[in-house]
Amino acid sequence: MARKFFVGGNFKMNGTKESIKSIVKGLNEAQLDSNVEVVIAPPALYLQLAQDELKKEGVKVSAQNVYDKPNGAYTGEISVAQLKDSEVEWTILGHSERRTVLGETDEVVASKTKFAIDGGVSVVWCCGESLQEREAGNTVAVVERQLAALAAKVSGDDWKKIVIAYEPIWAIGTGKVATVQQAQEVHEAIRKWLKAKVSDAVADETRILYGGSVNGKNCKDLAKEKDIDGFLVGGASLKPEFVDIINSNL
Ligand SMILES: O=C(CO)COP(=O)(O)O
Repeated sequence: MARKFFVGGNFKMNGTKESIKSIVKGLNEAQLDSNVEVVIAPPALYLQLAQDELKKEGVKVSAQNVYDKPNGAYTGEISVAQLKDSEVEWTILGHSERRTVLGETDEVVASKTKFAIDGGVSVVWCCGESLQEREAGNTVAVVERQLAALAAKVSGDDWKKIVIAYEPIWAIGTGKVATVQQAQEVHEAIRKWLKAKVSDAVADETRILYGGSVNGKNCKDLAKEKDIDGFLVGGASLKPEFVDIINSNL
C-alpha cells in the first residue's frame, strides 16, 4: 500500500503572533505537493491563531503535547477534549525533549497516546536514542523498548491514528543529520518490529517519519528511502525552506 507522505513542523517553544501569522501566510501562498499531508505544531497558545489563519487544504494544526486525564486539577495541562473542542485533530507525543527534560516515561507517553486516540485526536508519536545509546550499539533496542510500551496500550484501529517519528536525540537541533543509511536502517527495523509484534497491515500502512536537522538540502535524499515516509521538522519549519521539505518528492 502506498503511504501518503507526511511532513510535520514542530515549532517547539518558538514564535510570536506576528511570526506565526507570517509562517502560515507563507504556507497559504506556497505551491505545495498535493500528495503530502502537512501539520504544523505551534505552541498551544497560538493553535487557534494558526487555525484561523490557515487557508490551505491539506495543512492542519497539531498540539505539541496533551494530558491523559479528562479534566480537573492539573494546572498547566491541556486535555484531549479541549483540543477537540478547538478542532485540533493532531498532537505530537513523546518528543525527546519531553522525555528527557520533562521526565516523561515510555509508559506515560503510551498512556497519553491511547488517551488522545480514544478522544479522537491523531498522534505523531516520537521515539529515538541518545548518542550514548547509539555508541553503545543499543539504538534498535531502545526504539523497540519504546515501541513495546506503546503496543502494550494501543491495538487494532488505534494504529490508523498513529504516525511514528524516529528522531535520534543526537541529531535534534545539532545540525548533525543522520545519514540516509542510518535513518533507513532504523526505519526498516521499526517496520520489521511492527510486522513481528503487531501485524502485516500495521507494518505496511504506518507512516514512519525521520526527524533531526532536516533541511531544504538534505530532505530529498532522505525522502527517497523506501521506509522514510516523511519528516518531523524543528528549526527549518520556522523558515521558508519548510516548503522545500514538504515538496521533497517533486
Ligand atoms: O525535534 C525535532 C522535530 O520534532 C527536530 O528538530 P530540528 O529539525 O531542529 O533538528
